[in-house]
Amino acid sequence: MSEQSPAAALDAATLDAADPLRHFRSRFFDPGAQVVAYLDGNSLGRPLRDTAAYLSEFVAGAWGERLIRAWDEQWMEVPFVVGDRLGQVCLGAAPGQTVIADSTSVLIYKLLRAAVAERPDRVEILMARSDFPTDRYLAEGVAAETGRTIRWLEPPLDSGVSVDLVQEALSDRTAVVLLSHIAYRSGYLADAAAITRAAHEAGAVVIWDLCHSAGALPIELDAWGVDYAVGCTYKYLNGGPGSPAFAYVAAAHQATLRNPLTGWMGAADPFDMIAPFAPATGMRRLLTGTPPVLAMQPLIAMLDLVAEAGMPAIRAKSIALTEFAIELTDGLLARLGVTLSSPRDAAVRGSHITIDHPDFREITLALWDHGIIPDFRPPTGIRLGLSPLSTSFAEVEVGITAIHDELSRRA
Ligand SMILES: Cc1ncc(COP(=O)(O)O)c(C=O)c1O
Ligand SMILES: Nc1c(O)cccc1C(=O)C[C@H](N)C(=O)O
Repeated sequence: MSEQSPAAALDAATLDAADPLRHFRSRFFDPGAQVVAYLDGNSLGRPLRDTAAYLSEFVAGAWGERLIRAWDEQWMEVPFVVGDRLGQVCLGAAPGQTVIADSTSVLIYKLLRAAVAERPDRVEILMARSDFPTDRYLAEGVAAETGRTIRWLEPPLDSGVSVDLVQEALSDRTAVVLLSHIAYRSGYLADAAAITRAAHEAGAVVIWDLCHSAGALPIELDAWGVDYAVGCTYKYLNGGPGSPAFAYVAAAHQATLRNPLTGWMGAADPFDMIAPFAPATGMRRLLTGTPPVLAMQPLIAMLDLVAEAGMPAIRAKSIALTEFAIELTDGLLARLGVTLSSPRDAAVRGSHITIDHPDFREITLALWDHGIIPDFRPPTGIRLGLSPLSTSFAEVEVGITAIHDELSRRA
């Protein structure tokens, strides 16, 4: 560190040495000197070291040798087999309720249309102004298509959607509540169980966006009574750029689920090809076109790693990493005008923090030039995404020290 600080009491080397998950870091691809500190695992997770071999086995084996026969032999089931595994390892979802498909954006559209259709007499979709843009844009589109309106919650920048905020806005007009479990900017962790309960008491259907929580902390969709959920697999699940998303539909909703994008892969018998469209039973009816089986392969290997580490240990490391980042921010950056825009209470915080300063747009570019990689989120935020299985405490220290040095140089 370039300067002594109160945070120096927590030494990165000591924390790394005591980290029970430290050996998992060697299971990830080593980018060499190109990357000094990777602090953006919540935008794009790192590849596993074995991913290249795994993909080449797939090319030589199932694809290369079995060719079209592999669809019948195994691929038709892959979205559901991998979905069930994800449900078991990360989501607290019993089998038969999770599928891997499409992108998060497309699945939000499908589930929002399906959920709105369940409440034909209700006119409002409840969501937060601070939600990720794709969620907002899609909800605005669905509202326009279906004659609904959006009721916007306005949580503070450094926080998120509390149970009270939701409860005040719920009414007999609310059709659907669509919220992020962890807010993409502040990292606020919503109380999904309590909000789901409150929404149900008001007669509304709930959809959770789990993009920033899947693989970062334990989730209990069945126990929380969630109706629908979606999320991506390229962040803490390290599925790779553009890896397909997942959707959860509670068993109770499946028989009546109406997929607005009816394609042949969601039909009862895709290879009938003559009968008019009739939806498949179960999660298959959420499919539209050919499942992206190739793009699911890295996720399969990562789920084994997550299962080996265990979600409780992953959450414990995540909390330790964000605590450390906040201590360093307080010790090194606060006096340079940096503010914390994330919760201080670990119980309501996910696996990233956002810090703000007017110079952060330019500083992020300078950091990237030096192999220190957080991301920038407007208007003035640097977001530090700390991926428990691949991020070290040393990386956090190097990153925050570099921000300190850049700010000091400019002061
Ligand atoms: C909360 C949230 N929802 C949705 C998305 C986007 O989903 P996709 O671009 O994979 O459709 C992201 C990140 O990109 C996100 O952070
Ligand atoms: N999906 C992304 C992409 O295709 C390019 C760059 C970043 C992303 C992200 O995932 C952004 C991320 N969801 C966020 O929370 O800001």
